[in-house]
Amino acid sequence: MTATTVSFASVTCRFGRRTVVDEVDLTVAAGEHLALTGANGSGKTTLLRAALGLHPIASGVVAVGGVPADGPGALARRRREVAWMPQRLAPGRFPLLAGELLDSGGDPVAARDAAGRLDVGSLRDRPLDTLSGGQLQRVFLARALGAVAAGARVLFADEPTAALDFAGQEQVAALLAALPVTMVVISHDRTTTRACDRVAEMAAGRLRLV
Ligand SMILES: Nc1ncnc2c1ncn2[C@@H]1O[C@H](COP(=O)(O)OP(=O)(O)OP(=O)(O)O)[C@@H](O)[C@H]1O
Repeated sequence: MTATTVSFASVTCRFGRRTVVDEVDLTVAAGEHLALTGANGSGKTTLLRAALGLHPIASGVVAVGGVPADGPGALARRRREVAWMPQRLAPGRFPLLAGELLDSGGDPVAARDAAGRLDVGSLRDRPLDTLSGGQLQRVFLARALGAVAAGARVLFADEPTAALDFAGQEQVAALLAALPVTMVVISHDRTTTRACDRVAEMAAGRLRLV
């Protein structure tokens, strides 16, 4: 597995007529770990969701390895190439068991192994909506690690430590820091941001490097 670049060129996203991501330009080098910080509601999640085809891009382009995702086949490839650790369950989602989610992420054996290391291996038969916030984050992370084991060269993680206890924050920050992928991690947690190579901050849809 070799890491790859991710570039955002003049990316703008809207909810209705409201612009929530405003002409964002950003290049993340191959293997770089970038922390994305900024106020609540400043557009961080929308930016990453747009890169995965989960939110429409009004204008601009996101390229992975120099390749834009312009069509359904390219988007499917993008989702194999970029592991995604969301912040929470999508509302109204079909009620999955933790084990079903783990098995859906790429390499199920690696995901199960990661779930064991993250202390959620015994929760496979539990519906996801019965897990605590921290248990759910650990399951999402284990699934993302399964995707990395299956060949994803990029990881986007949305506040991966927000619901974790202190020991969990350190464990997950160390685990993320050791991953040989290109990473964008949305985080307000200093243990996680300090372990990154670079920090970028969003404010009202705009991005600046800090
Ligand atoms: N489904 C939605 N419908 C309408 N507006 C939305 C929706 N989801 C998000 N927004 C709005 O879009 C803007 C950007 O939200 P986004 O979730 O990208 O911010 P964020 O920086 O990730 O915030 P946080 O740090 O609180 O997670 C916010 O003003 C938010 O209220």
